[in-house]
Amino acid sequence: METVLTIAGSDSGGGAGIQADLKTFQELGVFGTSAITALTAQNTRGVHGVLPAAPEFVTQQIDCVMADFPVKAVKTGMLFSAEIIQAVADSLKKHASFLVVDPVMIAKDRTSLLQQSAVSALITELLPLATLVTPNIPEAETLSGLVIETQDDISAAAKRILAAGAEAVVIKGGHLSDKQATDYIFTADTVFTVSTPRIETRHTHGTGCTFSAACTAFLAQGYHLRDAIIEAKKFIHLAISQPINLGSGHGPTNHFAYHINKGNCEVAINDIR
Ligand SMILES: Nc1ncnc2c1ncn2[C@@H]1O[C@H](COP(=O)(O)OP(=O)(O)OP(=O)(O)O)[C@@H](O)[C@H]1O
Ligand SMILES: Cc1ncc(CO)c(N)n1
Repeated sequence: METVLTIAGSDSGGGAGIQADLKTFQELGVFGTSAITALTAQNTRGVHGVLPAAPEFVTQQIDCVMADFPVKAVKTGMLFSAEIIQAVADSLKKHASFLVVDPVMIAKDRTSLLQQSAVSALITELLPLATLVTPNIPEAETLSGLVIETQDDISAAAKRILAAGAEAVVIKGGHLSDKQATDYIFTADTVFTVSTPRIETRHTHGTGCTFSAACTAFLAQGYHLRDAIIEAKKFIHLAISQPINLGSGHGPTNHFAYHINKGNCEVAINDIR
């Protein structure tokens, strides 16, 4: 069994963060380990408190896991501060594993999960180490410094993110209002999109965490990047389409759905380059 590591914040509500990552890893048959960057007091209605960990303690967690497990792939989520990002980058530089960076910035209730002063550290310290970066539209705007309104803007933003050193970027279309939920994937020499029908639902808490955790699990199991992204898209589509009816706010997705449906889900793929 392959080992993966998530470096992220804890969501007491269980739908996002470390909890979403570990549930996704378990469902996809990889052994999940974790380094917790911050505790959040959180439910489906919002984030009520944030308690960051000391950067040295984040380092200690990562180094302990790395010293004892052959970690194939690492995922980062909520990193909160420039100091924690620096600690994570310093530890990860010592290890050759796939790295999926989910550049978590704000929660659905708009609580900040990344300090404004940490954005440049994310770009200069972590993106150069990334196999894949998975921003939503507002995160892609912050990382690229561009306003995104058109498909050309998405391409221009992706170019800037790749120029920062990431091998590949998925700009997720969850925040757009098309009939399809379309994600745009860019590498140095390819561009393609993956789409599934957009579902009208309030159950979208932790969609980004779950999608990037699924990408991480598939990469660890030897899937090529393209196939890892397509399978992760199936995982998140099924998780959103068959929600567990819990919480009165943005409810959690269903991490069991992919397994129960044996990954049965149509993803439309459009090769652009
Ligand atoms: N209503 C929806 N129906 C179908 N797919 C969706 C829907 N909303 C999001 N998705 C898909 O879920 C994945 C995550 O995208 P999204 O843009 O929601 O991430 P996010 O904003 O980072 O999530 P979060 O910050 O809440 O964890 C993408 O593949 C996106 O296309
Ligand atoms: C801990 C944590 N990480 C990420 C997100 C974004 O979904 C969240 N709401 N909480």
